[in-house]
Amino acid sequence: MARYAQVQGSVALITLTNPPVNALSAAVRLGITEAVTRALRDPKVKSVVICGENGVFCGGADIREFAKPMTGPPLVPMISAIEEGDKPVVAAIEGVAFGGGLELALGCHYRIAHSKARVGLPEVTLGLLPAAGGTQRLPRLIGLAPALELITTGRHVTAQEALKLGIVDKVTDQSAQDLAIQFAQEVIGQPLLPRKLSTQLTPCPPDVDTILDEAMARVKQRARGAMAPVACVQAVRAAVNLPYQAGMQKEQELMAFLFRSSQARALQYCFFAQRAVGKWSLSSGAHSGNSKPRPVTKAAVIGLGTMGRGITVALVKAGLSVVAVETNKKQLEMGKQMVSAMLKHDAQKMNAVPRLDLLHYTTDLSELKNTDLIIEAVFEDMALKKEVFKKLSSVCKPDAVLCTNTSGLDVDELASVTKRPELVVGMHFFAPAHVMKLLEVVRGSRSSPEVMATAMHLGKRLGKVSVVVGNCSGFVGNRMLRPYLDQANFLLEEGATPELVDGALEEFGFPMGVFKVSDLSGLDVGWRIRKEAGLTGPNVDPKDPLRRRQGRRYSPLPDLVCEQGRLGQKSGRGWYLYDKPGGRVATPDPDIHKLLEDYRVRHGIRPRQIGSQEVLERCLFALINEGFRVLEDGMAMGPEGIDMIYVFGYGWPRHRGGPMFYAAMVGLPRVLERLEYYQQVHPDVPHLQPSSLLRRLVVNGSPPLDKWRDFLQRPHSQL
Ligand SMILES: CCCCCCCCCCCCC[C@H](O)CC(=O)SCCNC(=O)CCNC(=O)[C@H](O)C(C)(C)COP(=O)(O)OP(=O)(O)OC[C@H]1O[C@@H](n2cnc3c(N)ncnc32)[C@H](O)[C@@H]1OP(=O)(O)O
Ligand SMILES: NC(=O)c1ccc[n+]([C@@H]2O[C@H](COP(=O)([O-])OP(=O)(O)OC[C@H]3O[C@@H](n4cnc5c(N)ncnc54)[C@H](O)[C@@H]3O)[C@@H](O)[C@H]2O)c1
Repeated sequence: MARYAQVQGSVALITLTNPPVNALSAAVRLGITEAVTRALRDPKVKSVVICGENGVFCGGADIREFAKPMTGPPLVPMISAIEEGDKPVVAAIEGVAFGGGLELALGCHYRIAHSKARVGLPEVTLGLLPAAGGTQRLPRLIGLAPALELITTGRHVTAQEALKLGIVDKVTDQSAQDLAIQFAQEVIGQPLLPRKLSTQLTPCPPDVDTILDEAMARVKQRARGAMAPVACVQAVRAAVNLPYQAGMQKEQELMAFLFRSSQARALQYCFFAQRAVGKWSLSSGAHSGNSKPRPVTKAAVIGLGTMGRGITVALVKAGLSVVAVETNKKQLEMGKQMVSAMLKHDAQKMNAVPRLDLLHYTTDLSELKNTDLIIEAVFEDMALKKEVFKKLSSVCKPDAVLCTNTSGLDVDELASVTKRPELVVGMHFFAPAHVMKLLEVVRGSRSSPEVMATAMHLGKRLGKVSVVVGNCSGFVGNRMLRPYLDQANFLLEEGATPELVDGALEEFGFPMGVFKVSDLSGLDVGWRIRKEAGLTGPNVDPKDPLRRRQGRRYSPLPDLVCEQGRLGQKSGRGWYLYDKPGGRVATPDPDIHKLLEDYRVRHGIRPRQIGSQEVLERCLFALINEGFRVLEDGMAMGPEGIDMIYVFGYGWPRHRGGPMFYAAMVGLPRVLERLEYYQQVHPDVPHLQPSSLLRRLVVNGSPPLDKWRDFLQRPHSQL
């Protein structure tokens, strides 16, 4: 796992050989330890170069090993042996030096990077800290403030920035390995002590305590309950206040605590789940490995509203040329101005030129003749969408892929009006579409493997985490959201306030509670949907009592709020009060409290004390229960897909792994028991009825997530 060679007479070249990212597995650590010992012992060797095979230095410790008992030589003494040796060691960094990979390089006496290389300490994103000396050596090398920033955020830096910060000594456009070998010969005989970071002091400005205290306050505020960033600050503080060995001791103690935590497990699960969802498969046997995407160079977007604009920006930023279509000149001009402004703003931030030249605007659908892929983003209205799809089917070239950004309408119904249902697929973006990382790729019953591959591949080009889902109402994300929203409304009826419910959810780690999010999105969106579904407004069945619809409990509270003209942030009033229309700071509103009190009196509801635990159990377990139903119905490939949808699309705290992972951590028997309890208390709420999959999993001893598929009663996937 590490190759040894002697080059240029006196240089030992040690190459890490563990594809694809040369992770520091037990075998690699053993290989490095043996190779370094050999080089230090061999009198013919005067200096050493460490590099990685296939243009990658090292992606860090082998994350898969964290779940297993530790074997092989530990990293810390391995790196110390390199630093303590009496021969200069040069790290030749190509590709990436991340985590333990950068820590290995920091143990070397010099670092040379290729201009395209990136370095960083992303351990915090895995719920850990750089525990092979990273928290002690990096501050000593580059100073307190920059080290704090890199370690607490996990941000990667380019070779150029690394050079500026002093992380690397040289950057080259040629082979980093060749330059390192030449450099290793040049430095023979030069004093090594100043290059041994463990012997140095951390350069500190006079206001060191303020910097550390501010960093701690900042990470606590941003972390939303995540522990690793806090531990990172504590470890870096030790690099300032303690001698190196004592600092290392502190680093190990903090790591031991994090290493065993459920947060680290959740974050490492997310790392692999994010990669797993890219490897999609369909029940037909088609999968990402055997389905070729169609080439897409020219795309079109129909409708330049909230979503269409963001989608257009995302496509242009990925280098595609885009035809943008609106109904009339006025709408078109408005859309154009917004898209141009968004692209300019973005380019300014990146110090780049906005690619406005890639755009063409029109109101004429016949101009789509040469586009490879079209994304429809018109109003959420089936009749209108069908009309658009019918036209697209006749004007676009026969092999053009037709996508819809519907939030939940039937993709098959849309496909049925075209002459190419196999080329129709859902691409469900999330607002703002150029920012949000999630894309649900909705498989219609006739969507071909090729079209799925095309949509998934396009998602990747746009930098999205794309998840294949089935064609059911609301798809996966919005379908699971309904029980969650219902429970939040029921809690208000029973005695809670919006701020109580939101407070519990924010304490759990959501960036915003459900009522704040609703205010942000606009309460009229849901109101319109409920009217169309006959849950409120003129289409309600007159036989239905006010708090019952279509055979189940219904809360008219959100409708009452809308009827008062309280549409959320845009009207300055919603579930909260804002300082002005469009204001963003939510304050609790006595009028809403009064509305809730009057409502309870009118309906004879005696309010009760509701605690955070009940809020979390009712909102989250109802959502999770629907997740089990999604799996049972074959609408998602597995729990990983559901979890990535919630982490990347709905603000589920990543350190809790997503709803299905969270359920497993809480314990499936506990989730089942609480659902059963709430179902007894609220028999008129069908979504509290525990799913049969959940029951089956519990009966079978609550197997781990990756075994859940084995317990599906109907193993036929809808995908
Ligand atoms: C009980 C008490 C014990 C107490 C103490 C225990 C102490 C333990 C001591 C440990 C010392 C700590 C050392 C160190 O500080 C810790 C670390 O280094 S953690 C790892 C840090 N590194 C990362 O986070 C990098 C992760 N990887 C990436 O960012 C990217 O993969 C990449 C390297 C930039 C490459 O990106 P891409 O080219 O896009 O490729 P993919 O991402 O698709 O990856 C390809 C393939 O490789 C797998 N993989 C990537 N990195 C790792 C890794 N570090 N370990 C294992 N596997 C890795 C990835 O999953 C893909 O495989 P697939 O999932 O598709 O099968
Ligand atoms: N807003 C969201 O958060 C969100 C999120 C995901 C998906 N969606 C879905 O995206 C779609 C668009 O939603 P939105 O919020 O952007 O709507 P929007 O009302 O902001 O914009 C719709 C745009 O479509 C244009 N349009 C209507 N008919 C057209 C036609 N025949 N040809 C060309 N343009 C036409 C309108 O002029 C308008 O500019 C809907 O299906 C919606 O459900 C919305």
